[in-house]
Amino acid sequence: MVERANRPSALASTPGLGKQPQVSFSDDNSRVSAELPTGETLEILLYGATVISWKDASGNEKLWLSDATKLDGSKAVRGGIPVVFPVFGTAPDHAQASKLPQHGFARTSRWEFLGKSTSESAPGPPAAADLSVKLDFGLSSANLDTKTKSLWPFAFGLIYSVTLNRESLTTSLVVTNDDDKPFDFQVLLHTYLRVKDIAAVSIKGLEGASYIDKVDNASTKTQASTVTIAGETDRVYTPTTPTSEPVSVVEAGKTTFSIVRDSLGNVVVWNPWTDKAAGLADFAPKDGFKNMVCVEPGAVSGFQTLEPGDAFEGAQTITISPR
Ligand SMILES: O=P(O)(O)OC[C@H]1O[C@H](O)[C@H](O)[C@@H](O)[C@@H]1O
Repeated sequence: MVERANRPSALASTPGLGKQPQVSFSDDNSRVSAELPTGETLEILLYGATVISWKDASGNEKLWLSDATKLDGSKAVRGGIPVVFPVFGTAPDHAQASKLPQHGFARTSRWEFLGKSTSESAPGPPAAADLSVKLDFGLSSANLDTKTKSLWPFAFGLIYSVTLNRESLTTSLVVTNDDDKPFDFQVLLHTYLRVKDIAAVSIKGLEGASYIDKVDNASTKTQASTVTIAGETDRVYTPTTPTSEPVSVVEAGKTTFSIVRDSLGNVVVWNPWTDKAAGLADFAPKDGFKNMVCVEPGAVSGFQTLEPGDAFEGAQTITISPR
C-alpha cells in the first residue's frame, strides 16, 4: 500500500489503527521520521535524503552523526548515510564528471518525499513484530539548480527507498537515464556506523579482497585477514565473494552489524583517525573517530554507463544484533 503523506500535517498514518508504523514531518518540513509499533525509529533529512538517525527499540543509536554537522542544508551531512552520486570523490580526468564537486550533488540537493508504504512479512492478522515501513524519496534533473545542471547536463531520475524493519535497515537507489544519450555514473551509500570503541572493532568478510589504499599512494593490496583499524584508513575494496555474503562489523567478539549488498561491487572502509578528524571543521567531538567506522557499499571501480531508458538498482541491507 502506498500512501502519500499530507504535508504539512504531522501524522500520515491512520488514527485508530493502533499497531501501524507512524510517519511524521518536522514542523519546517525539513525531515521525515518513522517509528515502528515495536519502537524502532528512523529520521531522514530531505536535504540529501540523508538518513541521520536509526535507533533500535531500546533507543540505541546505530549511526554516527557529528555534533558539529550542519543540518540546515548549507553543507553535506557529516554522519548518518549520505548518498554519493554521480561521482565518488572527484574525477578530474573523467570528461563527464570532471566538474562535479567531491561525492557529487545528491548529498547536497533537496529531495522530494514521494510517500510511505507499510508491509507485513507474514500472512494473517498484522502482528506488530512483522511490520516494516518504507519511505521513498526522489531526485531528478528537474529538481537541480541551474548551476548544478550545468556541471552534469543529463536528464536522470533517482528513487531512494529506505526501509525500516525491526532488525534491519535497507537503503536502495534506482538510477534511470531519462536522456537521449548515455551517461556514466558512480554511486555509494556512505554509511557511518556507530561503534563503542574502534580499537575493539574488526571487519569480517573482506578477507582475500583486493583494495586500493588511498592513504598509501593509491597502491593496490590484498586483504590478508579481518580488517582492524589503528590509524587513518581509506580503502576501496573489491570483495571476491558474492554481494549476498555479509561484510560484518564485530565488536569485542560480537557481530553488531552485518551488511549485504545488491549490485554494489565495492566496499569502502573509512576512518579519519586523529589528524584528518582534526582538520575537518564539521567533525566533532574530535575523538569521535573512536566511535565510528564508515562501511560504504558502492559501485565506484570505474564508472557504470547507463543507456537511454535503462535503469540501475543498488542496495544495502544492514542487520543489527542486539547489544
Ligand atoms: O569529507 P567528505 O567529502 O564527506 O568525504 C569523506 C570520505 O569519504 C570517503 O570515505 C572517501 O573514501 C574518503 O577519501 C573521504 O575522505
